[in-house]
Order: sequence, then C-alpha cells, then structure tokens
Amino acid sequence: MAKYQIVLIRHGESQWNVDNKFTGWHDVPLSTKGEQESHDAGKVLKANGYKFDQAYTSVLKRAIKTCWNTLEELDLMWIPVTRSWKLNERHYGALQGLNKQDTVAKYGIDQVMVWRRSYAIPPPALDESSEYYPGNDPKYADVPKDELPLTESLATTKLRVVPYWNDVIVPSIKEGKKIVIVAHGNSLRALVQHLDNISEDTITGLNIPTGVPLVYDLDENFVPVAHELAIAPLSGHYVGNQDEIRARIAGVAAQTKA
Ligand SMILES: O=C(O)[C@@H](CO)OP(=O)(O)O
Repeated sequence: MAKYQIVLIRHGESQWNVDNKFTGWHDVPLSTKGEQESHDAGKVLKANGYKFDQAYTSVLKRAIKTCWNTLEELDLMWIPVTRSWKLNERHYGALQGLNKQDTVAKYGIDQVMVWRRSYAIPPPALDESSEYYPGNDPKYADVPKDELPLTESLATTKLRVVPYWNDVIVPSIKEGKKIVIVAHGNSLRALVQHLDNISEDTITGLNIPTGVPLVYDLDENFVPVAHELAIAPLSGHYVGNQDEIRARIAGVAAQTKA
C-alpha cells in the first residue's frame, strides 16, 4: 500500500545537451527547448492535479530554472526551495566540456560507455588547475575542499545523493510534506537505483529523459510500489505521452553511438 508520493524531474534540455558535451558540474543554462520542456513538466503536473509543499534541487542553474518554471506553471513559486550540491549532476572529471561523439571517435565506444554508464569506474579526474575545478567556484566556498570531487562514478555519486535523501528529504516526507526533486540524469539514476534496489548491471542501461516528471509511490518503509505504467527497471511512472517519453529515453542513449 502506498503511503507517500514523490515526484522527480530531470532538468530540461541544457545548452550542452544540444552541443552534445559532457556537462557534469559545469553550470550551463537551459536551451530554448529545455525552457519549454520545463514549463510543459509543470503543465502536465497541474493537469493531473499534483501539488507540492517543498522542492529540492541542485546548485546548478539548469535544475534551478527547471524547478522555477515547473513551480510557476503550478502557481507554487512561493513554496520553499532547498538547493544542495549533493543533488548536483555526477562530476564528469576531465571529460567535462568534451563533445561526446568526438570522445567516441578518440577512445572508442566501449571506453566511453564505461565512463558514461559503468557503475563504479569514474572518468579520468580533473586537474586542480582546470577551469572546471569546483574549488575555485563560489558556489562551493562552504564545502570542505576534500569533499569536492574531481571525478565521480555512479557509485561515488550515490555516496552523497543517498545520505542527502535519507537525512534531509525523507524526514520532510515523514512530516507530511509533498515534495518534488528537480535534479540531473545521473544524480537521479543514483537515487532511483537506491529506491528500486536496481543491480549494478541493470543500472548501466537506464537513461532518464529531460523535463519529464517521474512519480514514485512509496510504502511506509519507503519501498516503491510499482505503477502499471512503470518502465522497467523503474517502479515509478513518467507522466505524459508514453510513446514520446520512450523516444526521449532512446534519445539520451543515442548521445554516444558506435
Ligand atoms: O553530460 C552529463 O553531465 C550527463 C547528462 O547530460 O550526460 P550523460 O547522459 O552522458 O551521463
């Protein structure tokens, strides 16, 4: 029996999704299409009667703007929005800024798929002299330098996302708050892997589309209750046109081709 319901949204298409570049912690804006996708996410939630008391997002503008646009459509811009770097995208290390398909041409599809989707193997680490080093970014001024990643695998991304879920978000759900989490492809993969207890092998095939609300019903122990529209391996379901959503999932997978 479902006791709680939460909504997860990956940000709308970003400018570096358009340019097909590895993005990670680089702070790029939404594309024009991404702005539209995030308004559409709010519209479809409104049409289906969803309401929220609290939003959680990352400190990256593509997620923050998606959150704003979604809440604007729901006429909920007044609710508290908590931002945390713990919900940031997985740090893509030295791949940040590189074109994904050029990287396939240089290193081969097998290596790139290991970097993109393997569970525990991180991309090569960033150098602290890099323009992308988070230690020079005022967003992270309060974060101890040794906690700031120079690269992350999905496994190490989980080490920040899941404690944030358990320590911050779960208590607020238990207080009775209806929550929405607006985050990123890989930080949400980390979260749903935890919720749905997805195996390390199976998670490599999971891609989350931009700007589509993903609804989870959870029982009293925060174990997901499978929905009839769920697309395996998820128990949650995407809200919207299911054929279009499947095509968008395939589009994320196709960002790197052999
Ligand atoms: O570049 C990134 O940060 C992510 C999300 O856009 O890409 P991928 O889907 O390749 O992990």
